[in-house]
Amino acid sequence: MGRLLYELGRVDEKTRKANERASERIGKSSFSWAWGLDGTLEERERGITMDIALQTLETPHRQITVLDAPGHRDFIPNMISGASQADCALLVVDSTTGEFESGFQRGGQTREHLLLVRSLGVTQVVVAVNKLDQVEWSRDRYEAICTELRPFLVQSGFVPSKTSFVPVAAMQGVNLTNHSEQAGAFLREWYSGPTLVDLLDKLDPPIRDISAPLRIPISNVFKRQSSGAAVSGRLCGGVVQVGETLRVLPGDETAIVKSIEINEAFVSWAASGSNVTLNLTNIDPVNIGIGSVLCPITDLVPLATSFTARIIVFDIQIPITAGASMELFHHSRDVPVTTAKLISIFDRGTGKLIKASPRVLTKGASAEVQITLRNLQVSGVSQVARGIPVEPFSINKDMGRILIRRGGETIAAGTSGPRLTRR
Ligand SMILES: Nc1nc2c(ncn2[C@@H]2O[C@H](COP(=O)(O)OP(=O)(O)OP(=O)(O)O)[C@@H](O)[C@H]2O)c(=O)[nH]1
Repeated sequence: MGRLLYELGRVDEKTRKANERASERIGKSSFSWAWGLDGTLEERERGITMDIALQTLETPHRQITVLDAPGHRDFIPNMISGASQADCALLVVDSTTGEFESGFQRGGQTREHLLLVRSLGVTQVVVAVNKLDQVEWSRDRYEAICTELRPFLVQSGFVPSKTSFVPVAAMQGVNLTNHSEQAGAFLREWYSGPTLVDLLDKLDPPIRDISAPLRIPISNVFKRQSSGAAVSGRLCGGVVQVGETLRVLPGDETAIVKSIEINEAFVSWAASGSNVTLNLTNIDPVNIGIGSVLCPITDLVPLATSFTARIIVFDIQIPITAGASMELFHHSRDVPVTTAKLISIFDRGTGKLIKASPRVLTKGASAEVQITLRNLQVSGVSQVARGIPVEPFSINKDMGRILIRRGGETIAAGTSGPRLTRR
């Protein structure tokens, strides 16, 4: 991503040189491009992305917001927070011998990331097969990787016409923006297809529902020097305007939108799909949390402590049982839950009931379940779970997608059903 931003003129020469020198000083020169996005000291020292880095870039016909997500399994919750704001995925796979294989084996991150983005509503994916310089620009290796990935993409729910592949060597900038670089001579011997930017430029623009009620799930909260708070997130539905009063849910607070920023520029309004930073007044930042949702005071998002959901069970070894404890991920929020009731198993294709009240759910099952928030134990005292802002999928797709994890592994994904209840 760092090299691509540079090729597109989004990183200036001075910053590039500074990153090159500073990364060399701590013996991490191979990560100097990544420093364009990995800004924290810990990310730079460890050479990995930990949090979402937001950048923008322009191709001839598209304005793209890039949410650079961590690839390491320890930071999957941050990856989920980023992926839940995404319309399209750019999957970068390492073509080096052994590296592609370890990402693609059972439990590997290539598999998990593809399943997660698809479950969160992403339908288009560009696969960049990277580091071809490390495999002697081998066409056979490139094609073998594409051949392995294609059936998995289909299995994960991606349609072949919305999936594309491109060979690259990102460090040298080969096949990112043009065909003319010297280092790309070996690739040009067998490849004359589109560059990465050509493919990004052809992504279908998403359809935005600006007539839907405003919902802004918050992915970050900052305290400002001046009064009030700043929050960032992506609008999933509706329009927000400067001066508007918004409700913060869960909670009883309201806030006034003092200003709106998109890509560091102030605007007077923003519509569904935009990533915004809102400066809010009339509110104490302690009353806003990551995962809170902003909505109009006249059209509140419902809060639920229990709801039905339709889920697909991933490739798990230990079945899901009624009453089992797990973690629910919804936008940037994760909460402890139980699968309080296993209602039914049904056929994904036809929707026909296969089994009512099953005892367990095993890999590949499509099921309807009742999910209930667990009460938390804080210093030995049980705290009753507050409802979370979740909407039936049939009403707002972006507000109705959930992921379920257990022991650091994503075990199911799904959509919330029409029955929401609150204690
Ligand atoms: N030889 C070679 N090395 C590359 C290429 N692209 C990236 N690398 C190296 O691969 C390593 C990882 O690069 P990153 O950009 O940090 O990879 P990432 O996928 O963003 O990793 P996370 O931050 O953990 O998500 C760095 O040492 C890069 O220099 C390439 O085309 N060729």
